[in-house]
Amino acid sequence: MKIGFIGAGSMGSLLVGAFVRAGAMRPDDIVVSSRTVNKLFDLADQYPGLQTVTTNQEAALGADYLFLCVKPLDFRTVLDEISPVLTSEQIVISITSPVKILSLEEIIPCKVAKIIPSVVNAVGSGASLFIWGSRLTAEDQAALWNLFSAISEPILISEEEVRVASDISSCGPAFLACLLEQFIDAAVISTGMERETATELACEMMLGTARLMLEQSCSPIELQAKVSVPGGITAAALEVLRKTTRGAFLQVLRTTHEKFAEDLDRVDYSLSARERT
Ligand SMILES: NC(=O)C1=CN([C@@H]2O[C@H](COP(=O)(O)OP(=O)(O)OC[C@H]3O[C@@H](n4cnc5c(N)ncnc54)[C@H](O)[C@@H]3O)[C@@H](O)[C@H]2O)C=CC1
Ligand SMILES: O=C(O)[C@@H]1CCC=N1
Repeated sequence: MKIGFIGAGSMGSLLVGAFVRAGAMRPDDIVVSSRTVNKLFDLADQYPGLQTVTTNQEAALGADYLFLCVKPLDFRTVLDEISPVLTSEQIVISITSPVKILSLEEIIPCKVAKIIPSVVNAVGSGASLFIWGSRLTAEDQAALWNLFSAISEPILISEEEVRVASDISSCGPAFLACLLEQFIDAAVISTGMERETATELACEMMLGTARLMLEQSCSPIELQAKVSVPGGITAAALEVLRKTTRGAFLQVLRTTHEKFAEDLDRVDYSLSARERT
């Protein structure tokens, strides 16, 4: 088994680490290339047996699975480099939303899957979003599903849903961390509580909130009702929170969707046949 990774940035390194720690991949099977060489050294140090290579072709050649963990506008360079060594039996996994499956299937002869991870997969948590390419067999799909089950909850989505699904699953940790940062800052500034204590309380609270919602099928509305004693403190504070945050996530999603539309155009252009000749 050979598993290639191209791009050892945040997500490439995170996926390697998560799969190895979960026992889903053996370092001896992994070959990584990346433009940033320091990150390759880090991976080689952390996972003895893992092979680092200096060209993307070496990572791609003969790989059973090949993970493309570069940014959308770097795809063209990478695909141009690796196309000559790719074959129809290989499975290429793209982890980025604006590169369409169809574009990849037009450019490379491989089987293709788009699988969008999340930083929280680093601790074996969160979802991974699956979009199947047309060439994958049922066995290929089962193997990929099984692989990602070791580090996440795989969820099948349509390509049309990829933006909003990634907004929640992949951007969401940053959005919630931003809100938590404000919550913690407020506690520290207004009461003098130790930041470390406030942070620990906030993390335990967030973990418990998610577990309660998942394990007891508790909706966000039900959860708010559970905590809000009629006429009590939470109900009064929730009024303030609702007023001050009303429409915030509509604006957040408008921003991600507008940026995504621009990215799609730029990526389509960079990958188009006219551009490639
Ligand atoms: N950061 C996140 O939470 C998530 C990121 N993604 C997607 O993952 C992709 C990578 O994101 P990050 O890892 O955060 O970015 P990053 O900037 O940390 O990593 C990208 C890596 O690609 C390497 N690279 C660039 N051009 C290359 C080339 N021609 N050949 C070989 N290596 C090359 C860079 O050296 C860098 O190490 C993006 O497309 C992003 O949309 C998907 C889900 C979540
Ligand atoms: O910020 C980004 O573009 C990527 C996509 C999903 C999470 N991070």
